[in-house]
Amino acid sequence: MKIINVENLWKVYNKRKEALKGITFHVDHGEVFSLLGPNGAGKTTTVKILSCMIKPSQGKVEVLGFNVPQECNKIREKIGVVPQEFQGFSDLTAEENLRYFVKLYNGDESQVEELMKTVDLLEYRKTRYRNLSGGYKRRLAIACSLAGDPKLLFMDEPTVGLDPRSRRDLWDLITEVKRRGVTVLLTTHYLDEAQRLSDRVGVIFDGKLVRLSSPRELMEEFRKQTLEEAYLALMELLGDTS
Ligand SMILES: Nc1ncnc2c1ncn2[C@@H]1O[C@H](COP(=O)(O)OP(=O)(O)OP(=O)(O)O)[C@@H](O)[C@H]1O
Repeated sequence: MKIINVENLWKVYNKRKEALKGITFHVDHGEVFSLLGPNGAGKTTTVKILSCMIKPSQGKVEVLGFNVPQECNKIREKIGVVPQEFQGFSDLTAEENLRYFVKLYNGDESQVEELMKTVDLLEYRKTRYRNLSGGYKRRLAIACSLAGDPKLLFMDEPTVGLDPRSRRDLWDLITEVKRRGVTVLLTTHYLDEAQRLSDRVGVIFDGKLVRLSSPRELMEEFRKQTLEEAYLALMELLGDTS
């Protein structure tokens, strides 16, 4: 089943800036799908449209079988978003922050405990948000995004600024989320992360989707051992020197 279906999507900001120039792709149920591409390529714009934060200029966009933007109310109930700039309430504890989100989605109290367990935060449940480490703040953001049992999770550069150990712990957590049947759409600049986690990747360059394949296929195309090397070879082919 297609969880996301995008056909010929355009986004023009302020009637001038063409951020997306007709992209087409879909994401299947249960996939981890990563959007890759250099700064300014159009990844965040795509995610913002799919998560109903901004409207498409042209093209067909369906999320969980509903139309964007006409049926965004239904979509918002069923998706979770982990923004890069997640801000918890600094004086509330980890648990209190999570309870706030669970209540927002009319979930029952048992979900608080269960989600704390899922993201391995039980030990820090009584710690105030402002005293949590970066890695644990990110875990809390993921727990909050899972309130309401979303079918689809958007994660914008989930491991930025984290130390190597915390990054790997978050990879395990993302794998666990996938195991529970949640479809995940990631944006990331970390190619090792994309290689490890993604079933498929879409590479956006200058508002166009230039590759859509599994990490393995992209590595084979450029005869490289890692996705990072394959990606860099692709950028070179496209004339990107940044
Ligand atoms: N609100 C806006 N108004 C005008 N132009 C915008 C707006 N938001 C984004 N853009 C432009 O659209 C293009 C795509 O931006 P977008 O943020 O989607 O890229 P990105 O691939 O997510 O980049 P990054 O990796 O740096 O986050 C860029 O040229 C950006 O400057």
